[in-house]
Amino acid sequence: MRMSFTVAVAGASGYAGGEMLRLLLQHPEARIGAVTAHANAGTHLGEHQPHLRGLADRVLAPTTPDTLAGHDVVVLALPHGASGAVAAELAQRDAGTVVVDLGADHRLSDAADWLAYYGSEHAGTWPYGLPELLHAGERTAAAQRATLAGTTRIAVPGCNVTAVTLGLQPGVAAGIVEPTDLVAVLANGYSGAGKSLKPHLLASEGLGMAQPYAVGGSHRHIPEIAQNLRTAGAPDVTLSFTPTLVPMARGILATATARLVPGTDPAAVRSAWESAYADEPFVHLLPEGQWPTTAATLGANTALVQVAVDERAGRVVTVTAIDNLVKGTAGGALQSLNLALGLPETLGLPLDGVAP
Ligand SMILES: NC(=O)C1=CN([C@@H]2O[C@H](COP(=O)(O)OP(=O)(O)OC[C@H]3O[C@@H](n4cnc5c(N)ncnc54)[C@H](OP(=O)(O)O)[C@@H]3O)[C@@H](O)[C@H]2O)C=CC1
Ligand SMILES: CC(=O)N[C@@H](CCC(=O)OP(=O)(O)O)C(=O)O
Repeated sequence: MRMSFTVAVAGASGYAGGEMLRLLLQHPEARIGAVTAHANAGTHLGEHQPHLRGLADRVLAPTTPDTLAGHDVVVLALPHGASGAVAAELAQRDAGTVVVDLGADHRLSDAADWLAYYGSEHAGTWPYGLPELLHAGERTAAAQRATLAGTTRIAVPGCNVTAVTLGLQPGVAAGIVEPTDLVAVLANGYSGAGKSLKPHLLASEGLGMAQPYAVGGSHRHIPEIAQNLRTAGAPDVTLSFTPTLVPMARGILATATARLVPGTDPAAVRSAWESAYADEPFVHLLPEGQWPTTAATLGANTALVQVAVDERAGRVVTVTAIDNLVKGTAGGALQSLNLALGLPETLGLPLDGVAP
C-alpha cells in the first residue's frame, strides 16, 4: 500500500481543479505539489480560488511536462482535448505516475464515438473512474473496483453521466427495464460549464430562467452513458437526453425514466435498486417516499437516488442528485484514486454536505 503521495493539479485556476484542491487539502495522505494554469500562469492561486486560504500564496505554473513531472499523482483538470497530449508526454517522463483525467479525453472506448461527438483524434481509453459501475451479471459493483485497483490511469466520468448511470443501472443490470427506451431530463447548475465566459451564462441572463441546451441528441455525454449501460448488461441502448441550466451554482438533479419490461413485478424494482446500493458508501437509495434534492448533496461525495414505478405509464422513474463538482468530478476522482493507490476508498472524502 502506498501511503503519503505528492500530487500536482493542472487546471488549478478552474472549477474542477479548485474542487480537487479543496478535497486534497482535507485528505490525510495528499501533499500538494505543483499547481498549474494556462492564461493565468504566473498569478496567485488566491486570485482564482479565494476560498482555499491554505494555498492562496501559491503561484500558478504553466501547464507543461516539466512542471508536472516528479509527482506521484498528476490530476488533469483541463478543457477536453487538452489532456491527451499532456498525458502522453507525462507517460514518456514518469511511467509510474498515476494520472487522473477529469476531462473527457480518455473515457470512451469507441474511437468512432469520440470522433462523432468531439470531432478530434481519439487520445485512447483508460480505466473508468466510477467505482459503483455495475458489470453485466453483477448485483453489486466489484469488477469496476478491481479494474481501478493499482491502475496508473483514471478517466473520470462526466458529471451528468455519473448521475444518469447511477439512476438507471440497477434496472438495466437486473434486466427489468428496456434499455432501448430511456429518457433523461436534467436540471444542471452553472459551474458544470466551467469558468469561461459565454453570454448565456451571464447572471443577468441566467438568474431568472431555466434554459435547455444540447437538445436533440447532441450532448457529448450520450455515448458515455450508453457505454456504461452496455457494461451493465444492455446489448443496445437508446437514450433521449436533455439537460437544462437552472439558476444554481452547483448540483445536478437527473430524472431518468425507462419502460418496465412487461410482466415485471413492481416489487422487483425496489429490490434491484436496494441490492445495488445497500453496501455503497457514497450512493444512497433514500427511504420510500423521500426524493433527492441537490441541496442535500452540496459539498459531499454523495449521490442520492430514489426509484418509483409509474404503473399507468409502465415506466420506472429514477431521480438522482449529486454535486457536479464533488461526486460528479473531484470527489469521484479522489475515490478512484484511493482505490488506485491501495488506500481505503472513502479516505478523506466528505459524506456530509453543507446546508442550507
Ligand atoms: N465543471 C464541472 O462540473 C465538471 C468539469 N469536468 C471537466 O473538468 C475539466 C475542467 O473543467 P472546469 O474546471 O469546469 O473548467 P474551467 O474553465 O473552470 O477551468 C479550465 C482550466 O483549464 C485551464 N486551461 C484552459 N485552456 C487550457 C489549455 N488550452 N491548455 C491547458 N490548460 C488550459 C484553465 O487555465 P486558465 O485559468 O489559466 O485559463 C483552467 O485552469 C474539463 O475537461 C471539464 O469538462 C468534468 C466534470 C464536471
Ligand atoms: C452546465 C454544463 O454545461 N455542464 C456540462 C457538464 C460538463 C461535464 O461533465 O464535463 P465534461 O465536459 O468533462 O464531460 C455539460 O453539460 O456539458
